[in-house]
Amino acid sequence: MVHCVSSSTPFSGMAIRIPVTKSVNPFSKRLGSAHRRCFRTSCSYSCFEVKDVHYRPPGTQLNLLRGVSFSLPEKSFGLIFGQSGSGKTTLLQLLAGLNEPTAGSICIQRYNSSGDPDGPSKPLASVKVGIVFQFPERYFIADSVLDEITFGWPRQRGSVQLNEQLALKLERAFNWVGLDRFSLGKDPQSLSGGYKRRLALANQLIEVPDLLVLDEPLAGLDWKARADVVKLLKHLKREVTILVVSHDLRELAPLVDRSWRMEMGGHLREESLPTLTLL
Ligand SMILES: Nc1ncnc2c1ncn2[C@@H]1O[C@H](COP(=O)(O)OP(=O)(O)OP(=O)(O)O)[C@@H](O)[C@H]1O
Repeated sequence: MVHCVSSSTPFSGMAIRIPVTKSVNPFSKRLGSAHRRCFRTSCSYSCFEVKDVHYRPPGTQLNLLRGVSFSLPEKSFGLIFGQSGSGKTTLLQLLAGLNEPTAGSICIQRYNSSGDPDGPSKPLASVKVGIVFQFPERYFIADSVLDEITFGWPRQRGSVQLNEQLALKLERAFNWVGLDRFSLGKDPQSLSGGYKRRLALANQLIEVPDLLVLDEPLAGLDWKARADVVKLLKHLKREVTILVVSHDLRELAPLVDRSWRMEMGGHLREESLPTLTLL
């Protein structure tokens, strides 16, 4: 197994002081915060848009996704739910660029203050999508939080300016996920379940994604860690657009701006969360 080497990291031993910022979301819950802000102040905004996406794995005749279309305004929280095997993870993999749609498009569209498209849409670049899979802590490979987060960063000494930029990105990501008070030398496996998830999220936030995709972010956590992650996601949606696939509708419901049901056979339709007592 490849192991992350810490001693050559230009950030080893670096003390990072991270200010904690707090803000309150004053608006109603149906639309994303950026969308709501724009509604009040008449500014332009971006929308992540999936149009008529189909997917058939190479070498098969199986259509796993059929005409999936939906949109999510920036800094909103979208939730996809539905039966096991309906195609939710398959869709997330397409959004993250791990597979190519057989047909259809995945793009970002900018809208002007009147709500009209502001120029042509742009394809969503996979490098601008952060994805956290189920049980991300199973894939931790380093002995320290710093090594885990800087795995894959340039090993050679870069310019002071580049190192400062990377340190600032690290600082911002740790601030966002509330890891700012943790020692960077701590073993990731010694963190609590909720903080392991925070670390996995921080990894995807170093470069701020246009879209952050999370597959079952609460799976396998105890009640306290689940509450911890929900609180974190509530904070994070002020910073990034988040799309979640989950069966944990009750806990995530307060965060949700838009929701869709994936039906067996890969059809997606917009639907409010079902009656929570039945979940
Ligand atoms: N490469 C593939 N070739 C053939 N079938 C596949 C392939 N990938 C996934 N499938 C099938 O596609 C269906 C959808 O799988 P997917 O994992 O997307 O469902 P899901 O809704 O995420 O389920 P769960 O909630 O259990 O995670 C499943 O029946 C799965 O077996």
